[in-house]
Amino acid sequence: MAGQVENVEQILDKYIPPEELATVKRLLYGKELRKLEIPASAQVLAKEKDFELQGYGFDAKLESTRSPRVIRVGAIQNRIVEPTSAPIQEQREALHKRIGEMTEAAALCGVNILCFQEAWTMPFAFCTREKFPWCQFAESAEDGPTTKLLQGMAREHNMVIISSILERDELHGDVLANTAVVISNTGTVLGKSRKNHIPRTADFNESTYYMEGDTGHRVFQTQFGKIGINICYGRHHPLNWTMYGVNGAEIVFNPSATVATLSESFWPIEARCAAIANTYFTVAINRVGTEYFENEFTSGDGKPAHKDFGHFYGSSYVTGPDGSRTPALSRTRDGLLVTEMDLNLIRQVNDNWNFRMTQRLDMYAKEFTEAVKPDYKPPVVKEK
Ligand SMILES: NC(=O)NCCC(=O)O
Repeated sequence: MAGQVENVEQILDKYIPPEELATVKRLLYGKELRKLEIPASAQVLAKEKDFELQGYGFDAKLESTRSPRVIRVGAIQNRIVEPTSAPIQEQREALHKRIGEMTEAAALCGVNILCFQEAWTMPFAFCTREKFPWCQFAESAEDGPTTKLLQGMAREHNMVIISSILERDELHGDVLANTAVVISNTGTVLGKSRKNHIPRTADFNESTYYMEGDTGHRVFQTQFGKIGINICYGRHHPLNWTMYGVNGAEIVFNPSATVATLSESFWPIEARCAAIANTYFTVAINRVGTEYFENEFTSGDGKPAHKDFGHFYGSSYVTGPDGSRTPALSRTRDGLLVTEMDLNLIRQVNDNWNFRMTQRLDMYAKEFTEAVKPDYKPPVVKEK
């Protein structure tokens, strides 16, 4: 069964002969990353609260004219705590508690920017297409209970927090959106970024609940670097990644919720390719576990009615602008991945590869302007 494989790296470690392992890993994952020393207090907490804790470092060369810009980023993946039949408040509060514990560990590890998985305050109930009770999980991005809770944590730990929630925008027609709220380390809400691309595939019936986002490709200038948030399905759209780079993002987070049968072979490729193509760091985070719902649902794909979404496979990982990546977190367990990164690596890779200089945005802009016109004729050259 797919859910029984913990992660690919463990299998490599087990079966590749030791004398070939380093080369195999270099070919698959790029330059070997430094293992981060995790404080004993964080390790104890992770063991006690039963979550995986891993840490890696991306180093850059020492420059003569700039100081190193070393920061720590945390990525948290988790399963839901209560069954989906529990009262909404109880489900949310249990998740608040769980994330509180894991955030504590992130703080002990000196994390400066922390990101959770997509719609972390709830089960990924959009498969059901039921409006009730799930819409009740929606809350204000500016002053909902989750944002208020995280503002306190952000201040306490001097940490920027990226919180992906189901938003209810009371000021604008009470509509729902799939939104990442960025909370500054001062505790203020820096802003929000909505999901640009909404899936219409498999059981991802999200378009029943909310529309494509209207916030474009905002980049948030934080004390620890410039960040963008490309929510889940947006990772399949290379231009979506590109625009965060064009706007100056140094780290792009990809909070996700996706299942093994649909996307697992894409997962290690997409965020990693984006880091290479756009010369920035990417942080891909996926939830874990299997979530069951009371009523059966179908999605018009010929599959018999069912009550679960399938296995959310975790496997969160981070990639550097040079294409080197961390091993993945577990496919089945809650986990916190801590990465130390010197942001100076971005310019160093950019100077070396010149992808920004050679990307020909002007040519694409002209061609896209033509391609979206109703009378556009693609320049296909045929033999006469
Ligand atoms: N949450 C979400 O957008 N999932 C869609 C499936 C995928 O992109 O793998």
